[in-house]
Amino acid sequence: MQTISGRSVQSRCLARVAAPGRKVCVVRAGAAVQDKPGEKVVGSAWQFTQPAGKGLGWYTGAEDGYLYVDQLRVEDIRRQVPEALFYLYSKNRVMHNYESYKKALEGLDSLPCYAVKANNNLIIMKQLAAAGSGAVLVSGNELKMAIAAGFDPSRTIFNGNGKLPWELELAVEKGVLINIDSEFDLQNIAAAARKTGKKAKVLLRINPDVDPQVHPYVSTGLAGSKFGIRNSHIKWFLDAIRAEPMLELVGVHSHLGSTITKVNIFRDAAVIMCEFIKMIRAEGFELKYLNIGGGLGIDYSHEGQVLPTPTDLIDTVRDIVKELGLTLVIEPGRSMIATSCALVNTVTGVKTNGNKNFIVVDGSMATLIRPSLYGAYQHIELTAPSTAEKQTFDVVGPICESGDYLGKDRVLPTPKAGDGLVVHDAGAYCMSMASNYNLKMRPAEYLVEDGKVRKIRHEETLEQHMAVFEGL
Ligand SMILES: Cc1ncc(COP(=O)(O)O)c(C=O)c1O
Ligand SMILES: N[C@@H](CCCC[NH3+])C(=O)O
Repeated sequence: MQTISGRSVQSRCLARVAAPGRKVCVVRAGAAVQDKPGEKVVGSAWQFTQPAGKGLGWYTGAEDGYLYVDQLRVEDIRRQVPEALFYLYSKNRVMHNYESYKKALEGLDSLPCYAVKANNNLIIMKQLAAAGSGAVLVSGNELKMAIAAGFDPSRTIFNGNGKLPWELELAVEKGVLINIDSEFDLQNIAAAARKTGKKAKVLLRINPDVDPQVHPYVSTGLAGSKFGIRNSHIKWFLDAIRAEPMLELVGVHSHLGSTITKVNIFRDAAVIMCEFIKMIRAEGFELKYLNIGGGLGIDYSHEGQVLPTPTDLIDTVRDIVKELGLTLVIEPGRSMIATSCALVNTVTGVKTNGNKNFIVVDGSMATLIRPSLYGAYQHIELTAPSTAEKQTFDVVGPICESGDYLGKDRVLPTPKAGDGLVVHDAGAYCMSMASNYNLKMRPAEYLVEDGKVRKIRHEETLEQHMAVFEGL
C-alpha cells in the first residue's frame, strides 16, 4: 500500500468514498489495481473523475455549492491529502495569468520577468521558466533558485538596495542584468565585474516620485523611498558609469509599489521615465530597456471590482516604448500568481468572548502574514456548503499574538471542528513570507495540474528545523 507522509492513502480514500451523499472517485498514487469504478492509476498523482467545472482557478460549483479549483472539489482534495493545512494552486490559473501578459505584450519588444519574491516554489518557477518567462530577483539565493528552475540568466534582473558582494559576483558571472540602486551599489557592482573579469550590464533604478496610492509598506517609488538612486545625483551616476569600463548602461528601471489599481499611475511614471531616457541618451548612452517594474493589483475583495488587466497596463505605455524604440521590461509578481492559490485550513473550533465570535483554524500569521502585517483583506470561505446559522467571526490562528488573524468581521455559516476554510488569493507573498514563529512549520503545497493533484512542496519538519543547531 502506497503511503504518503506515513499515512495510508487507502484508509483515507475509503473513508471518503463512504461519506454520505458524495460521489467521489479517487485514484491512489502508484496503486497497481483498479478497485473502485472511476479509479485510475496515474503515476504519483491522484486523478479525480467527478464532473468538470469551469476548469480555471477557484469558483463555487453552481449546482452543489462546493468550492472548486479547476475541475476538482476542494473537499475531495482535503480528504485525500494527508495534511490538514496546505497551500493549493491551480496550474491553469498560473499559466492563464502568464499568457495574459504574453498576449498583452504582443507587438512590442519585451522581456516579461516574473518576480520570484512573490512565490519561490521551485515547481512553479520551473513551469514559468519553461513557458519562456524571465525573472526578477532580489537575492543571490533567488538567483540560484532561478538557475535551478531553468530561467535563462541573461533574461533575469537583479534588484535590491543592499546587494552583497558575493551576490553581485554571481550575477555578473551569470550575465544577469543588474539595477544600480545607490552610489555604493554602483561601486560594488563595478568591483564584482572587475573581480569576475566580466562586464556588467546595468540599469539605473530611478524613482519617478509618483504616488502609487497603496499601503505605505508597499510603496517604493516616491522620492523618500529606500530604493533607487538619488535622482538629483543622476549626472554623478552617468559620469561614474562612463569612467568605469566594466559597466555598460543598458536601461532604466522604476518600480512604484505593489497592489496598484489604476493604470494612469503607470502612465504618469512612464512619461517621467521617458524624460530621463531622453536626457541619458543625450549624454551619449545607448539605452535599450525601459523597465516599469511590477505592481499591478488584483481584486482581493471578490466583489467583482473591475481592475486593470495586463493589456490595460501595457497599452498605457505602448506608445512611449514604440516611440523611443525600447524593449519593455515588466516585473509582475502578485498579478501573475496570487489568484492561482488558496490556503486551505481546517477549523480547530469556534468560541465566543465578550461580543466577539472566533473561528480558530490551524493556519495563522506564521503561514500567511499579510492580514496581520498590512491589515490586508483576503477573501475567506468554507469549502463545503452549509445551512448552519451565519454569524460574524474573526478568523484567527493559534499563534500567541492578538494580531494573529486571517480575517476580521467575516459573515460565515458557523463551522464545526474539522471543516475546511480557505483564504483566497494566497499565491503571492503568503508562502514566501511564511515563518516558523511559535515553531509552526511551513506547510505543504499542492498543485492541480491536468485534473490531478500533485505535491509540489513537503511540509517542513521539526527535525529539519533542529538540524540548524546540530553540533553546536
Ligand atoms: C523591484 C520590484 N519588482 C517587482 C515587484 C513585484 O511587484 P508585484 O508583486 O506587485 O507585481 C516588486 C515588489 O513590489 C519589486 O519590489
Ligand atoms: N509583501 C507585500 C508586497 C511586497 C512587494 C515587494 N516589493 C504584500 O504582501 O503585499
